[in-house]
This record gives sequence, C-alpha cells and structure tokens, in this order.
Amino acid sequence: MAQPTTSPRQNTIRRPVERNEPRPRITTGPSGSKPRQPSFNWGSALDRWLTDQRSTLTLGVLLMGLGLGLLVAFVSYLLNGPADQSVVGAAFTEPLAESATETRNWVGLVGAYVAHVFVFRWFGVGALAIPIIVFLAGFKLTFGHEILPLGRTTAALLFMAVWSSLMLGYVVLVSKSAETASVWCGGVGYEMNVALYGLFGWGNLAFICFLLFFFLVYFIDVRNLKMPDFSRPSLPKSRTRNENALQTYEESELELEQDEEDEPDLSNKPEAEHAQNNHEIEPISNLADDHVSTAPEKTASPDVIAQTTGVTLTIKNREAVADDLPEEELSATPAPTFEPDPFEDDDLVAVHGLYDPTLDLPQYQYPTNELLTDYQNSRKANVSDDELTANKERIENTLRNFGIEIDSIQASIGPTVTLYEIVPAKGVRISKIKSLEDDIALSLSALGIRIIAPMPGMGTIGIEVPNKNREMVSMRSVITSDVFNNSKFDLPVVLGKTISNEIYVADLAKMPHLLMAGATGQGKSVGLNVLLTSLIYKKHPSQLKLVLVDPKKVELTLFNKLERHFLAKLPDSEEPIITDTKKVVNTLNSLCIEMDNRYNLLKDGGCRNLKEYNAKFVKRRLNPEKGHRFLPYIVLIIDELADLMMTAGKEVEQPIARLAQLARAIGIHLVVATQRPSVNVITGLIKANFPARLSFKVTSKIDSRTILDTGGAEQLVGQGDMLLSSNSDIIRLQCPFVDTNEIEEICEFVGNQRGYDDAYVLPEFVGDDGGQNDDKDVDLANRDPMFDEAARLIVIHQQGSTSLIQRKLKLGYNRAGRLVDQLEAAKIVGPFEGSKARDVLVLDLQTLEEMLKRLKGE
Ligand SMILES: Nc1ncnc2c1ncn2[C@@H]1O[C@H](COP(=O)(O)OP(=O)(O)OP(=O)(O)O)[C@@H](O)[C@H]1O
Repeated sequence: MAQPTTSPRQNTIRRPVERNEPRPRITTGPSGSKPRQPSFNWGSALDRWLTDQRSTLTLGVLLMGLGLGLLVAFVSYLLNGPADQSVVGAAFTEPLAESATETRNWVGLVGAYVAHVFVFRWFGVGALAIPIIVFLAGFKLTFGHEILPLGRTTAALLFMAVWSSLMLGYVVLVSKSAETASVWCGGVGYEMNVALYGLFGWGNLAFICFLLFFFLVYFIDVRNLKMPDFSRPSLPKSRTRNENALQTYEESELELEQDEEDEPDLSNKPEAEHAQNNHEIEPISNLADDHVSTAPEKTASPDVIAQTTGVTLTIKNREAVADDLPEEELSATPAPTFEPDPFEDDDLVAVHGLYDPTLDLPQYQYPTNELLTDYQNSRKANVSDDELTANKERIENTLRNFGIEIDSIQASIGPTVTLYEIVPAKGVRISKIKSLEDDIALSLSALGIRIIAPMPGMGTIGIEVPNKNREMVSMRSVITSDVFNNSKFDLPVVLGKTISNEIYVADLAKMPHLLMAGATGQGKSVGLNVLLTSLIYKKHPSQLKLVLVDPKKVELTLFNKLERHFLAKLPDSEEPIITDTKKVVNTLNSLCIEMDNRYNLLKDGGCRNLKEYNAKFVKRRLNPEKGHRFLPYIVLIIDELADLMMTAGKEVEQPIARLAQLARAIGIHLVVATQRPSVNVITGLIKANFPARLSFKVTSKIDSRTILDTGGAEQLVGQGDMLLSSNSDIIRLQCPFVDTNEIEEICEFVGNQRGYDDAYVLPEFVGDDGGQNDDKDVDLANRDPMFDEAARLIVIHQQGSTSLIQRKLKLGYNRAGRLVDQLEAAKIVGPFEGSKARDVLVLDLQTLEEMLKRLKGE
C-alpha cells in the first residue's frame, strides 16, 4: 500500500496500518468468551421470554401449584393404592366418565394416573421427591430466592428417590410381600432387586448400603469435614436471628452456584461466564497501572485467592497503591489485624465458595450486541490517493513559501482526520511551524487543521487534516471489538477510535473522574450515552450504580427504565433521574455521606481501597453483621454543570470538589459535562480535581484552554471529534455513535428483566432547607422565643442567612433553620435561592418593630 513518490527528498506517503480496518465480523458476547449468533434466533427469544418478570412469575406460580397437586395425588395414591390401581388399569378400556367417578384419588383420575406411573411403576414412596422439587423450583421463580438450596436439594431428593426404592424393594423381595407392599418400593426398586438378587443374593443389601455411603462421601464432600480445632475460636453455638439469616443466605448462594453447574441454565452461557470473570481478583499491583491502555492486561493470579497470600500482598503493596485512602484517613486506618476474627474462618470459603454479588440477580442477562445498529456499510473513511497527494503537496508548498524545508512526510488515515507526520529539515525551528498554523489551514482550505509540534516522543511534527469523507464509528463496532470485550478494567469505557484506527478503551475507575465539554450540537450527549452504554454492557447491576443528574430534563430520561437495576436515588425521591437543583444539592451531599460511610467500612475492614475491600468481602472475610456489604461502584453523571453552577454555585461546587478529591478510593467516580467551559463553571477548584478531561469542539480557543489547558478543541470538526487530555497527553479520538433508539432498546432489554425491588438507596440528607421550604407549614402563632431577636439581627445585618443566626445567637443548625422558615413566613426574608443569602425584605428596624407588634396582635 505504500505510495511511492517522485520527490527528490524521498517524501513518502504511507497508507494507515490496516490492522483495525473492517474486522472479521465475528461478534462476541460482552465477555468476549463465546461467539454470538449474528442475528435473531428463537433461542434468545425464549431466553428473553424466560427472563421477563411476568413469565417467571406465571411459570413459578404454575410450578408451585403443580408441585402441591402432585404431592396430594401421590399421598392419596399411597393411601388408596390398590383401589385406584384397578381404576387406572380400566381407564383405557372402560368409559372415562365411569372411571373418573370410581377413582378414590383426591386429584381425580389424572392424579391417580400420574401417581400410578411415578409411585407404582417407578419409585414408590420415593416419588414424593418429585413434587417437592417442582414446588421448590416454582418458589424460586416466583419469589426470586430459595427456601432450600435448589440444586443440592434436587440432587439429594433424586438420589433418595432411587435409593429408597431400591432399599424398600429389597425388603419387599426378601419378605415376599410384593402382593401387598410393592406400592411402597415402586417398580424400579422391586425389579432391580429381582435382577440383582439372582446375582448377589444377600450381597444386594451391602451393595445398596454402599451406594448410600458413596453418595454421602461425595455429596457432603468429606474433605471439608475437619476434626474440631480447639486452637481457634469457633462460631458461637446459639445463633442469633441475624446469624441464621446469614447462614441461609450463604447456603442459598452456594446453591445457586451449584445450580449453574448442575442444571441447564436459563441465562445464556457467555454472560454467566462473564459474571464469573468479574470475580477474578487482580493482583493489587495492577491498581497502579496507567488508566488508559489498550495493551493486553494482566490476568488474575489464583494465588491471590489464598487468604494468607492476600494479606501479604496487601501489606507489600501498601505504598505502591496510588488510589488509596487519603493521608488523614490513612493515619486513622488500623493496620490489618492478624488476630483470628471468628468470622475470618477459612472454612467459610471452603464450604460456601467465594461470595458472588451477581447472584442477587442470577438470571440477569447482559444486553446483546444485536440491540445495537449495524452501520458496517454506511460510512467508511475514504481518502483517495489523489486527496492524499494533493494535501501533501499543499503542505510542502505552504511550508516552502515560509522558508521551511522538510525531509519527509508520512500520512496515517484516521476515521475523521488524516495525520501528516513531517520530519523537518535540519535547523528548522518547531515554533516557526507552529506559528504558521493558520496559514497552513488557509492554504489547505479545510477547517480543523491541528498542528502538533512536536509529536510527543518523536522528532516529527504532526498536521491533522480532516477527511473529506469521514468514517462513522458505530457503537456496535467498538462494543464487539476484542479490545473492549477482553478488557479487565474495572469500569471500562470505550471512548472511540484513535488517529491510527485503534479502538481506545479507558478505565473510568483509574481516570478517576472525567470532565467533558463541548459546544452545543458537537456530540456531548452522544458521548455520555456511549460512556453509559459501555458500562451497562460490561457491568452487572450488582456491581455498578448510576446517579444521573440531568438539569436539562431531556437527555438522560431514557435511562429511567434502568431504575431497578442500575440507578441510585435519595430515599424519598420518586424520580430516579435528578432534574431539580435542590435535589441535586441534596444528592451530592448524600453521596458525600455515602463516601464517609464507605471510608468507615474500609477502615473497619483494614482495607485501603474499594477493590481490596470487595476482594476481602468476596473471600468472606468481612462480617455482614458488622455492616459489611459488597460495595458497587457508583458513577455520578452530571449532564449540564453550567445550569447548576448558575443556580446553586458553591453548594454544588463544594461537594463535587470534595467527592472528586476523596471518592476515588471508595469507588465513586464523577463524569461532569458542560456546554460552557468558562471559568465560572469549571472553576479552579473543580478543574484541579479532574485530571482527565475530554473536549468536543468548542467555540473559542479560550474555552479550549479552560478545559484542556491548551488550544486545539476549537479546531475540531464536530460530530464526535474530540480531544482527550489525561496524564498530560492529548489524544484525538472519534467518539462512537449511538442513537437514541439504540439506547431505548438497551434500556428496555435491561428494564424488562427482573431487577431489585427499588433503586439503590443513597443515605438520607436533610440539607440547608432540607426540601422543607416547598411544603413547610409554618405556624406563626407558635413562633420561636428567639424570633424577635433573630429578626432584628437579620435586619441590622441585611443578610438573610441561617449561619448568621447560628453564630450570633449561639443556636443549633436545626433551630436556626426553623427560625429562618418563620422569618420567611412573616415576610421578613425572601425565599431560599440556592447558594445566595436570602433577600431581606425589611429595610429598617422601625418597620420591623411595627411588624413584630402586629404579629403579637398589639
Ligand atoms: N460520534 C458521533 N458520530 C457521528 N455523528 C455524531 C456523533 N456525535 C454526535 N453526532 C451528530 O451530532 C448531533 C448532535 O450530537 P449531540 O446531541 O450529542 O450534541 P450535544 O453536544 O449533546 O448538543 P446539546 O448540548 O445541544 O445537547 C447528533 O444528532 C449526531 O447527528
């Protein structure tokens, strides 16, 4: 593909590396573990039907009813056996109505017939196992949890059905009571004993007993039975209700794991494997990895699972981990304890296996690739050789006109722009080329020329020229890519394609927060949707919660459907997507409380960050009774910061800055977008705490400097063309495109599945006005005794602030707040206005004294 040139200076134009051009269309599941079917199939339709909450409820209730019906029929048959046997026998020769009236079975002729098959022909009394299994399965489908571990109970009951049939068959045979008692052992047990008796005689009994022994050895797994070890404290004998609940909870998890192994799973396999993969525990040293890389990542080391190794690693890497507890928290962090906690018992993992949070919603299916539109053939970057040569010559000529000689040019065609890399002749100053940026752009008569002088890490200068026909990077093409599928990042987000057509995946967890800017219509909303889609495709609802703030009230509404899967909200709020400024302030403060709570949990657990903490919880080394729980990542998305900063200023700025400063270690990550990257929106405080920044096209160089600390974003060409600044590197990327109807389909797919009962509830926060101002019912007849003094204070200072009252009158916050409410009701101060102090409506003391007299009725 190399383009030979005739230039005496051996200028060459080279075609881009083709490795990422149209990939073989093998679509893979989110985990990349198994190939997916490329188009609609009945299997997935059935899967979808089975995971629909309505279907599972219907099926569950049906199975429970069937189980009870069978149980009644079997018991009835065992009691009325001989009478019904003849009825069943005659049912095929005599009129049905007649047989039906004669049957003694409590579930009629059908009950008698089914019971006849299961009880008489097959397992005898052991057949009772069948209705119990059916009932348990129905219960699990209906209520989403188990009264008894389903997989193990099924295995045990089926074994007992066969074994009891054999054992009773033996007794019936040797006691020669087949005439009267064969209903108790069923046909299977009796016939097998007849066959075996001829071979082994009395040895039959030994064989049957050995079967039981064999089953118990494997079923109980005798390797886990240890002699009591008196050197370590054991769990207290009498268990509290909580402990019982905990035990049941763990058993049910263990059982669900068994289910996946034992039974054909309703959820499709790739996703199930995916869930498992998420629990591979990466060596802690991985935490210090660069947050952006498309290089193959390290895989989990099984060694880390070992409890002792885990502790060693934790300590060894104490200094190495960058995203840890801040210093002041650190000093308060107790060193990991080595005293055995009763809960820290190896046996818990040996017996119950690792804790798997995805079993909260075991049948959850990750969204499929088919939900995304296949734009494969629509738009491809198409840069002709003529265009390349023409641009190259123009660059050369322009530079020559300004007295700059070059040694060589190479071109790489990206999805949106082509990068011409220039090696200048010896002695040419780079700043000279940079200063000619506008002139070169003019001569190439294209918008969006960006000059990178020098190219980082190379002795060349880059000139990016937009392609006449640009490529649209579809969401589907990046979601199905190996880079994304095989990514082991904690919060992988696929941000687009680089200039060399490589798919760029970043780890939001390591960014650890992202500031996004872009003038209206340049692709910001699409960018946010891409980010959310990436996370939803990779994360199970138990591992990720989203807090969505949308002051514009339109952009994120589609995600409403994810309420019971991925969204988090304040306890009292109805809408999971936050649009009201006052609620935003409360939510941000609530997240600060969640952050503090999480720090406390981490300290208590002797862990330095969320990953360590969750790894420890997964290994069942943190006691849920002490408040420990699996902590999902929380991603806060704010769609328009400008609106919030205008209405609530500091009240929004401070919690955002606090979260951005401290929340990285405890798994809360912020993505904040704005149309107006001006300094009063992206303040120094916010900017300082957002090391990763992304800019779509902005309207001026000043805006570009505000967001990226350098120009360039004003030169972008729109439609998802963007610059990402992280670790002081700037990369140009083409954002993938995802349409609203694709988002709608994804949200519908997820939303229609069984979810949690409600959104993830954030801690309660009662703020400055605690939302009370809206509907407060202030009774001025019952004024606070300090009312007059507070009113005078406010009027003297002409400042309607709660903290003034608190300070000067030495009152608590709540009382001062109530006083301000009363002052508002008396029209002495105006209503709450975000960060601003309230207006004082009374201008002098004389007017105030008259008002106070009136209030007292004088
Ligand atoms: N990555 C992309 N690839 C192709 N086209 C895109 C891309 N992103 C955006 N566009 C086009 O640009 C249009 C505007 O994008 P978008 O709605 O994201 O802008 P915005 O910056 O959010 O605007 P606003 O701030 O007014 O909501 C889209 O409808 C789409 O046609």
